[in-house]
Amino acid sequence: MTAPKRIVLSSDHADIELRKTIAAHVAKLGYEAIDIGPMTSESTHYPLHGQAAAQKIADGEADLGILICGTGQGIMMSANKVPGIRCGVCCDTFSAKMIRAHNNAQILSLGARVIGEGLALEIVDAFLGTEFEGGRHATRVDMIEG
Ligand SMILES: O=C(CO)[C@H](O)[C@H](O)[C@H](O)COP(=O)(O)O
Repeated sequence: MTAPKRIVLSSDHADIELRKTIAAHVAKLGYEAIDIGPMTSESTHYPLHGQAAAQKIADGEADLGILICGTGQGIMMSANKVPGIRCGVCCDTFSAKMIRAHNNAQILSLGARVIGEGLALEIVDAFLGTEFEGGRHATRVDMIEG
């Protein structure tokens, strides 16, 4: 399997600058960053952005995604409403590796009001640098969808 190349990014108003920093970071790593905004910090509604990004993956327009809201939680819940999407909030690099290796999550969600930029970038690297292990984990991931 070739490595995923297209990363869709979105957020709410909690921290669009962190999203732009991560978009530039993944582009530097050789991924295609698909930043679907929002482009201003005006107050908005995280479900709109979580679901829009998740839909890009469901539609085959992106391979992986990175979402940001204040805690990472609301936008994660919204993304997970899109059938077939698995999104997890991570505040540490171990979890970021595991949601790829064991859960085959397509989307990483970050809490901009919980972690700083340095840790956020390390978590992104851990997520993007890990492949799904398959095997017994594939059986369990299939059971999520029912
Ligand atoms: O964390 C969030 C949802 O889980 C959002 O990003 C918001 O930060 C949170 O809901 C607070 O909203 P506010 O309008 O910025 O006060």
